[in-house]
Amino acid sequence: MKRILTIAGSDSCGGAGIQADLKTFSAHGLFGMSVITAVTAQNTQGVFGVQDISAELIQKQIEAVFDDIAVDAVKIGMVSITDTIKVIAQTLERYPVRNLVVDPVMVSKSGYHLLQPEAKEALIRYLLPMAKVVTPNIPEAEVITGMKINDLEDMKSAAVQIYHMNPEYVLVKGGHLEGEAVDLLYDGKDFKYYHSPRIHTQNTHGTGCTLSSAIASNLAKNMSVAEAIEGAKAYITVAIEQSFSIGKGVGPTHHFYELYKKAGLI
Ligand SMILES: Nc1ncnc2c1ncn2[C@@H]1O[C@H](COP(=O)(O)OP(=O)(O)O)[C@@H](O)[C@H]1O
Ligand SMILES: Cc1ncc(COP(=O)(O)OP(=O)(O)O)c(N)n1
Repeated sequence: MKRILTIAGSDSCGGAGIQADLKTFSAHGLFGMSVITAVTAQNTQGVFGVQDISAELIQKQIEAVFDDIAVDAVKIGMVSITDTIKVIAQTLERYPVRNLVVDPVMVSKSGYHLLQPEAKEALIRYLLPMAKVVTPNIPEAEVITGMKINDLEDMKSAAVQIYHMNPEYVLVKGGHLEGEAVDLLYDGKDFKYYHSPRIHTQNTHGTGCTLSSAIASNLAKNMSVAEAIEGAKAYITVAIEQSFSIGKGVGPTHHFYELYKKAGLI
């Protein structure tokens, strides 16, 4: 069985972060592992507190996994502060990571800063050059590039700028624009578009975490980057279509819908 690691923050309500990542890995038939960078107190209405894990313990978690287990892909999510970013980069450098997806998580949909603004430079300097695929949403691409993004042409310019920060591929996600949900992939030469109809629901908590984990899952299965994103886009579209309300705010996507349906459970 393929093994996949998420390095990310914990979301107590289970819709985003480590919890969404592990559900996505399971739904793809992979063995999921986790290195926790921060613990958030979070629900469908907001984020109410964050405790960062020490750099020493993050390093030990990464070493514990890699010293024992062959890892087929890694996804990095919430990294919170500069020390966390540095220790992840320094520690991963000692291990061969073939398939690294970096989701540059910055601000939650509820407006909480999951990346301290002063840590942006470290994320750009240390993590982007290690990434096979980096997956900014529109607000993240705006912060990384310093430009305003209003349409697909702006997404293209942002993708080119981010590509020059040295990841292998850039996927700018279009979930925050209006109309069709269009994501744009750039490999330094060509642009490729991934379209889906916009689903009208408020339950989109954890969509970015889920998409990046699905991409990493497909890379672990030896798919090409273009195929991995195509599969992940199909996965997130069904997961959003089948999303549901569990609290008073923004509910989670549904990770096991296809599996439950096949098993006749729903
Ligand atoms: N309402 C929606 N309908 C269909 N797809 C969506 C919708 N919102 C987001 N997506 C898709 O979900 C994925 C995550 O995108 P996005 O919401 O932009 O990221 P994030 O969760 O990081 O803000 C992308 O593939 C995007 O196109
Ligand atoms: C612990 C944790 N990590 C990441 C996020 C952000 O997840 P995302 O998929 O971008 O979803 P929203 O916060 O935008 O709903 C998070 N909330 N918590």
